[in-house]
Amino acid sequence: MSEPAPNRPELPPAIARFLGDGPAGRRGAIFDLDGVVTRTARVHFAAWKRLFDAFLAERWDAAPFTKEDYHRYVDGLPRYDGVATFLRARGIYLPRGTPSDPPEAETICGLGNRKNIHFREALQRDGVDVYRSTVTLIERLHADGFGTALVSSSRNARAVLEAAGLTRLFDVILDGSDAAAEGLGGKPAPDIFLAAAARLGVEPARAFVVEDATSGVAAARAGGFGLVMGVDRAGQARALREAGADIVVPDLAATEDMPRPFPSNPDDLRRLLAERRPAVFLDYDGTLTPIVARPDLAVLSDDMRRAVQRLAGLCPVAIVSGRDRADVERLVGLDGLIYAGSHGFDIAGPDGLRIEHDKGAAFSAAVGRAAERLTAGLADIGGALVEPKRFAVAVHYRQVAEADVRKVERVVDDVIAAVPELKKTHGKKVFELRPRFDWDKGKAVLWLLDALDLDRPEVLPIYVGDDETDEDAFRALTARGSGIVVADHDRPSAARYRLETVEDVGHLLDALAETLELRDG
Ligand SMILES: O=P(O)(O)OC[C@H]1O[C@H](O[C@H]2O[C@H](CO)[C@@H](O)[C@H](O)[C@H]2O)[C@H](O)[C@@H](O)[C@@H]1O
Repeated sequence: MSEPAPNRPELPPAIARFLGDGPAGRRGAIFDLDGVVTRTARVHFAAWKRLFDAFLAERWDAAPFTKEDYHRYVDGLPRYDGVATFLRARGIYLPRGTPSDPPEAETICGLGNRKNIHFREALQRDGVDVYRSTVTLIERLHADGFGTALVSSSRNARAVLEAAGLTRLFDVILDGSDAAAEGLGGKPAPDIFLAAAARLGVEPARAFVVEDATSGVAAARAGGFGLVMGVDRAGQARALREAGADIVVPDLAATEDMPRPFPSNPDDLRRLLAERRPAVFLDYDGTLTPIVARPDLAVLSDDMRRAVQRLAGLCPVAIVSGRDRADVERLVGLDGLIYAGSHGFDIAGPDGLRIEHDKGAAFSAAVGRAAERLTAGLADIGGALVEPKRFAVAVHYRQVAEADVRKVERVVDDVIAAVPELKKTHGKKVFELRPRFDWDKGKAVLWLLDALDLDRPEVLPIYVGDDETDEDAFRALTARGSGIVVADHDRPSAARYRLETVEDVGHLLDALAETLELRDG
């Protein structure tokens, strides 16, 4: 019997896609150090703050150095450039001096050397923390034979790697001292990344770069690398994207990326649909209507109804909701659409399309029992709302006082314990008790693609949704379609794209319709 294969950590989707695309051959993986591999960003910040706060207070009586200053003026730059850039931003100009200046010297280099003493002291005192997820990823890439490089503007990079025991993981290491010795321009110039790719023996287009600083992202972009990945450790996803990151992730362990804005300008849409027809799947609450205080208040606007109707005349459109099918059908009020209610347990559409999951009925008694128990158990908790549905029960706590939400959840947990046929899931201020059975919006969408003969290369499935249950659909379509999450802030999701508001969804539907109308003449 052969040995079981060791558990290989999964690759973040963007990296898996990049490595999977294009011809086989040597690929390169280039990592920045501080903030990507090691948690030294905060050690650096502390050292900079100690330096600048003392300097500014002594001589200039200026406001202290902040995290924002760090990210804006210092992070990712070679040390002396960091000193100069920050001081210039405060209107302070010092002579450059030379790297051999003593730490007391009032020169750019003197201050930089003083910061380095603070940094080394902290390193010795506190040691180095690593980002386990990054190290696991590099270990896997290294073991799989990818060329791995570490690129850092810091002259301390080797000391940091040694302290963390990571030197062995990199085929190439290029740090601030190498850059100075070889006359390479500092980030945002691409020089140091290009030098690393050359040493790995790979074309920049066949290598990916992981960076957490905007200057580093800009450098990799300028170098023409095949994939530039920003790691957002400091709430600066937008800035990283603007600097040129193809994708921004919260962490390299994340199996989900931060979706990028949906490219809804006409040219982008034309390109997206150049050789394909869309099949559009739309969630209801939070996607077609804004989230409101109670489910009965979530009424579809006339504009949105018109947009859905127009699109449905041009391509297949399905509404996929957690609500009962009859409920969502009544709310949307349009013929000619496909309606999938109860998270896909109950589907109906034109031309006699019909599936009520055969396992669903077996759970109706359990759902009824749970609804009764919940209604009784929650009667005394102000604002709690039980919404019984055919294949699930929703317990809304949007109007429950913060202090009572735990009580609501306890009642839900007790009911789940008493009715084990059901499982608890979570949505926007709602607990749902759903059949303990492996069926969800993702499986329903795949079923629909098959049933409608849409599982074909010339069809582009587009799914738009906002909530936890929509993530199943995003995941189901990862390889063959476009997931679009509706969220007003950056958040990890299995969707590839993000739209900020329900209004944007309406614009998207109109833009899709317009593109199809123009194309089809
Ligand atoms: O899949 P969906 O169509 O998005 O349905 C998900 C749940 O939506 C509804 O609840 C949510 O919307 C309400 C109205 O805006 C809001 O008050 C509530 O807090 C949200 O959770 C619906 O009532 C549920 O049955 C659906 O499962």
